[in-house]
Amino acid sequence: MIALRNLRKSYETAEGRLEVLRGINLDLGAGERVALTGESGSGKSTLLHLVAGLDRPDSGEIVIGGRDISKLNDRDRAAYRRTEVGLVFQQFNLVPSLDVAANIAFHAKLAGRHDTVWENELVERLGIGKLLSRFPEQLSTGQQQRVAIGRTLAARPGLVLADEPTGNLDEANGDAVLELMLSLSKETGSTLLLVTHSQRLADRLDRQVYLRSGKLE
Ligand SMILES: Nc1ncnc2c1ncn2[C@@H]1O[C@H](COP(=O)(O)OP(=O)(O)OP(=O)(O)O)[C@@H](O)[C@H]1O
Repeated sequence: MIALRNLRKSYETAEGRLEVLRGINLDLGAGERVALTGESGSGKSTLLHLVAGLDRPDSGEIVIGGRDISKLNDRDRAAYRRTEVGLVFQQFNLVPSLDVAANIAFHAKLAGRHDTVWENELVERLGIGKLLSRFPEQLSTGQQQRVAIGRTLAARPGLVLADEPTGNLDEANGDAVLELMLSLSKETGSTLLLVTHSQRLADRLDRQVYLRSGKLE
């Protein structure tokens, strides 16, 4: 379903050209859940941003659903981001002016998949039913994380990209939230690529890949 082929990405920095990704190859089957690990600064977020269509590679292919999304024009890339991919990043990017209920429905509406039954179930399973009329600034970090996960899964994206989704939580809460995310994404059949520093969390997924010196091991 997803094929990354010889992806390369470098940045211009004050010290010169920094080659972060030096030929990434990866296949993800539909519904597969893969952990992406690697040292700090190894390029995990860079790779996720490319697959999310937030940035373009220098070269290589990102084939998703039969098309290379790195070659799409701006309009088609926006449509890809709106309808096919869901992001759960450390900065939760909840919409500050919308309450929790509206945040949960936001991407699902954009994707044309607003489904109140599914949204209600997510809310219940994530334990955020009492928070629906609160605004993001009135929530704890863990609560915001749950809302962010709910908002992403509400849209039933084919692909979920998660960057340290439980990085701001203590171990017990992080485990609980991750567990929920895994079972909910399984129910939606979403393919999952999850960046984590935690070997313990990585062990819970179907497969692990390790990013070192710009390549996957
Ligand atoms: N926009 C940018 N311009 C220049 N250098 C960048 C840019 N974004 C990232 N980098 C550099 O690219 C390298 C990879 O960064 P990236 O954030 O992808 O790593 P990471 O593996 O996600 O790190 P962490 O685990 O610490 O979040 C780092 O050396 C970083 O400083």
